[in-house]
Amino acid sequence: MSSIKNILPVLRMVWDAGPGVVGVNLALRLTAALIPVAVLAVARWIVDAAVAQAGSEREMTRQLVGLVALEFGLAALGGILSRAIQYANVVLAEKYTRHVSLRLLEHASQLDLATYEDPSFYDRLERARVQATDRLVMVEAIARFLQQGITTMSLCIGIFVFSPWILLNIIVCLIPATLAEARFGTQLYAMNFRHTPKRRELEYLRQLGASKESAKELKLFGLSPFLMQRYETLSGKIIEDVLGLWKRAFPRLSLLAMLGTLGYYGAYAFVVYQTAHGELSVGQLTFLIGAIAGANRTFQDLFVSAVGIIDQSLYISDMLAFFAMRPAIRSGQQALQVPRPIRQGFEFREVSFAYPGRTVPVLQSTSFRLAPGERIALIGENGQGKTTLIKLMMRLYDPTAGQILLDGVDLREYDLQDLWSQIGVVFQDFARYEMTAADNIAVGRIEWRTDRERITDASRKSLANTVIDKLPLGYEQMLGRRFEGGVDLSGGEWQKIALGRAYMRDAQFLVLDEPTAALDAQAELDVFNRFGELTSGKMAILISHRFSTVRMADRILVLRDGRISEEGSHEQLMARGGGYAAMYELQASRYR
Ligand SMILES: Nc1ncnc2c1ncn2[C@@H]1O[C@H](COP(=O)(O)OP(=O)(O)OP(=O)(O)O)[C@@H](O)[C@H]1O
Repeated sequence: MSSIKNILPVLRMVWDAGPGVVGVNLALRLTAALIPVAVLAVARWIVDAAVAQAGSEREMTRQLVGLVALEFGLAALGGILSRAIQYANVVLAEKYTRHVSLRLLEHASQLDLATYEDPSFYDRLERARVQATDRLVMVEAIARFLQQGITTMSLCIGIFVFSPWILLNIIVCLIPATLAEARFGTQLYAMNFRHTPKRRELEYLRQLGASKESAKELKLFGLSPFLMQRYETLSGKIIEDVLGLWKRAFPRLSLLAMLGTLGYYGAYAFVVYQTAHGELSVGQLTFLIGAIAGANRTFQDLFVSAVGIIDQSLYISDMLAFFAMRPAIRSGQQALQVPRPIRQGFEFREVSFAYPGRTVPVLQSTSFRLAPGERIALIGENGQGKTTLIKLMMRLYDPTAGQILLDGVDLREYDLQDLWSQIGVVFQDFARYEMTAADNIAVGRIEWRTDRERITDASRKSLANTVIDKLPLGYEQMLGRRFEGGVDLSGGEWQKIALGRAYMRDAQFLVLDEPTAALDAQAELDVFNRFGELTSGKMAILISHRFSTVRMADRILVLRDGRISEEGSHEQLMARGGGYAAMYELQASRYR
């Protein structure tokens, strides 16, 4: 029941999604709620009037004709109202889905990168996403509850006027079934909650089994049967759980539902008995039978809706929990703007870092400086922490110990958005946007999306123009295979496009993580011949395993066991004859 408190924030969200349509929906439902009792009341008058006239040879009185017409009018209005409610629901569902999805996207974008690496985050996100796309189940349940509540109330008043005992009898017989339904709803929720990781894995297997990225390997390695078997086992467990729960609950729920029906027929027999003894008119009998049947049904519906609301509010708690998540990495109260130009550059002061949930540090008391205009190459074996180091410089993570300074001020003091706006980056695992070629470059500085001159300029600098000029639709060509008319590119071609984004950014600090790994030898040379000019006056860090690339840097840092083990220009490091020289020799010897 404690989850009931979730209803208010959700109603707030629904209201924000479309106040107008919510108002219309409510007005329609309130009117529709009173139709059943009105229909029964008119039916009672009709029957009594018809019975009074029965046997006489007279024409139907005008009053009777009027009553029948009124009944017809009410029934017709009921039909129109229920259609209108459906229509209002569709509009509200669309608006609500859009509103929540946009909030979801906005909120997800503000969360820490570390959050994305936590599997429980994905479980929560998955549940929140289901809420966003489940289209208003909860809100519909509340609206229905209100409508049913008013209908039930009006019918109950009708019954109460004739006999409070009949009403009591119906209510008492329905309570056990209701409580049992509520308990069942909670058990169902708990089970679905437990299933989220499994369902996420099923979704992953479904995608893996039928995606462009994995199709080649699946065919060649003959992996489909393996994936299918895994899917079958996993979903088998879910089916088993679901069936087990239903099987256990079925006898209890059916028995208690029968008790409810018994209450209804007890009341039914009582009014028939009273009419037979002349204590009720035929019209009153008609009204009461209709009202008892109606109240019995709406009572049950009412409780089902109430259980639905409680049930949904449990699910909603996941969405609210997602929205309540706050990023740890954010701008301070009086955040500073990054100096333009940066005068002293970056300084790592005894920086240590371990990923959240890991005990082994990736960096340990690392110190170095990067001066304005300087280009540093970062090298080291796989997993030594090169990418981690640049993620710290971009404040995608904060150090576990030590400080990173920019112009002598801790990075945490700067406004995050402003800091990021000054960094141009090509990640090792850069994104391939299934959008046009122009947009793929423009994402580097999306505010300049319509500035074709800047886009072409950035693609010239990164050699992306050599790719784009060959595309049938040039800059307007849709890239990737997901959408109609899309053209896929080779790994190196995508890399040139990603490099274009970094130049589009026009930032003070450039970070290139394996920027030429997929480029052919000529393209790599061309890119780096330009790199010198394009980064002049800017700070740049580049990570590479290719020594041909690394040599171009002003200074080279060798990362080893979480520390900078060597530092200097190519010539200095070669002369030292340490680890760098050994690695260089190893690579060079393969070409001789
Ligand atoms: N998000 C993460 N969560 C936990 N551990 C991580 C994460 N990213 C990287 N690591 C670990 O941190 C270490 C350093 O990773 P990093 O990617 O910085 O290495 P790298 O030097 O860039 O390697 P490579 O040359 O293979 O790109 C590795 O042991 C890796 O397993």
